[in-house]
Amino acid sequence: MESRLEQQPVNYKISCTGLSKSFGNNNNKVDVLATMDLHVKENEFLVILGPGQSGKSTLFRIMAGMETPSTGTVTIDGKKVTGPGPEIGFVFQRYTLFPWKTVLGNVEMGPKLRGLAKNERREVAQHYIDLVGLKGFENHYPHQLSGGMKQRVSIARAYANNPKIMLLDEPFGQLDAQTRILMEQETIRIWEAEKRTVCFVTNNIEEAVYLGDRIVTLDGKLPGKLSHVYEVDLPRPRDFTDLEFLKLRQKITDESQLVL
Ligand SMILES: Nc1ncnc2c1ncn2[C@@H]1O[C@H](COP(=O)(O)OP(=O)(O)OP(=O)(O)O)[C@@H](O)[C@H]1O
Repeated sequence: MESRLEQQPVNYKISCTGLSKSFGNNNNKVDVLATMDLHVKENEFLVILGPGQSGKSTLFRIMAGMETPSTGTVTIDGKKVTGPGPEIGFVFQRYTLFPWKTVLGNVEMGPKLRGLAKNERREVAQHYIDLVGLKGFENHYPHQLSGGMKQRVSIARAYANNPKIMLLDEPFGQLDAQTRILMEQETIRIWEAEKRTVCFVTNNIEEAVYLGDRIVTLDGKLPGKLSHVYEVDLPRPRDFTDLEFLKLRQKITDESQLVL
């Protein structure tokens, strides 16, 4: 049987090479991603910043093997991605919890599907429930939780599958400003406790500067084209009012003015 992952030279955790995506046919073709090269290092926190409709989610779906690129390839650990797999944990903007399952039931779903024994999967689920700060809420149902708490469950659920890579697609877009800041702080705390390669999509410049080791911006005018790359050399925890933080935020704002 053909392997879902084909061996490629190993350099980066994730490598997107010559990636492009168009939908539709010749009469009605929509170019969503222009030819793109993007490489992500192991344990890096990469932020992809771009306006609505710039192809961010499409890029993520291709990285996760949920969508086939029109041209180019994605490799993980040097192996070509040809379909979805356990290497990747996904957290979406919309809450995707099972409403009929408790917090514990949602988080232990992945380990259960992987065939872990009951006591083992309980242990794994409890570890991540504790990590995201939901100790005591194990038996609550999604409708009993706030938006921020639901996204914590989504993050715990993704981590419980032990993926090497976490893709977070505007996970805090639906939260109020204060909860969002709290969740950004939590995201960094969790990432520092359990290092993973993280790719995080947002349209919020402040959020990008707070979170990223590196920020790549997508051009809003040309479909899905990488515009700028910023190495964020600010110590953590970052301070939204720090002068260097504000300078970088302004620089990205200025350079994105034409495209955001
Ligand atoms: N399956 C599809 N068929 C046709 N067009 C699609 C499909 N998926 C996405 N698109 C189009 O691709 C473009 C980019 O969508 P995408 O969701 O990737 O952008 P985005 O940057 O994540 O947007 P947002 O921030 O608004 O979620 C949109 O114009 C969208 O309509």
